[in-house]
Amino acid sequence: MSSFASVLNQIRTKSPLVHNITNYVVMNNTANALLAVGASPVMAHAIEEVEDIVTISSSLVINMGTLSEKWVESMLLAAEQAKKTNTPFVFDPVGVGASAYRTEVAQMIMKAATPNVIRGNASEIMALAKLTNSTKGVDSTMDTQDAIEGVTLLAKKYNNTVVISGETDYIITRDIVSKIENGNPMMAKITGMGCTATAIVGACLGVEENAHLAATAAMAIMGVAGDLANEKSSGPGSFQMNFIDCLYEISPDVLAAKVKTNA
Ligand SMILES: Nc1ncnc2c1ncn2[C@@H]1O[C@H](COP(=O)(O)OP(=O)(O)OP(=O)(O)O)[C@@H](O)[C@H]1O
Ligand SMILES: Cc1ncsc1CCO
Ligand SMILES: [Mg+2]
Repeated sequence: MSSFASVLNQIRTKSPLVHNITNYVVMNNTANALLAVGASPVMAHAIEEVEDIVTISSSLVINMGTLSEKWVESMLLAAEQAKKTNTPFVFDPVGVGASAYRTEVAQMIMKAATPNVIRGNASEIMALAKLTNSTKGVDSTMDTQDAIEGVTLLAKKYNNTVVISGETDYIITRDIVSKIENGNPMMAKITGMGCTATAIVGACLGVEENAHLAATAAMAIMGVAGDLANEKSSGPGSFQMNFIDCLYEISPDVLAAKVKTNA
């Protein structure tokens, strides 16, 4: 079995508990996507319980889409607990660079615990790499290719894996640059596909210790499910529904056969 297929197979057999502290916009979609792919989602952000939930989870997802002071406290506590319990942690720096607050919070979170994986669009990842201030809102305004050089430095600085999503997804660890070329523009017409990608990275990290492989498998699952959903859909509404069905239906063999990658 190919390595991506094996990661998907393990999600289905182990059903990892994925702890999400995510935004109000995507909470429901993200939980449904995780269930569809075979993982077990839990959305928990109360300061009173985040440490307990991290402790029983296979992975932690922190997404800073809709920040507020209390949630930031919970995010920091959760990240610190993940470090203590060695729980793999993926960070989605939504809109970082768009406001001073987002930039400050992203830095605080990454200081509390180094994320095993950071996933964002090119503008966000570039903002994080402090190479640009071009992030506007939460959508990508920069060509992905421009970001790769700075991102290699970012991944080396944190000694982790950084994913730039877009038309081509780039998964970068040290000097390894893996690419996933599946997916389609419809995926950017639905809110939260990036957040879903990050949550699927969380599911993969819950069953696969190699963060580069986990992140690459996650982007492959997203891209192939996106291709299959696009064939059945006539617009963003039906795409959103079909995407969940395709995450549920995709088999490890179909994933291995349809993925377009250099990995
Ligand atoms: N033009 C495209 N072609 C192929 N795949 C795409 C395209 N645009 C986005 N995707 C896919 O959509 C998913 C989300 O990536 P995107 O870069 O749009 O995230 P994002 O900007 O963080 O989204 P959001 O903030 O709305 O959640 C990824 O799996 C990516 O591969
Ligand atoms: C639209 C939007 N605004 C804050 S979070 C979010 C979901 C996509 O990141
Ligand atoms: Mg995003």
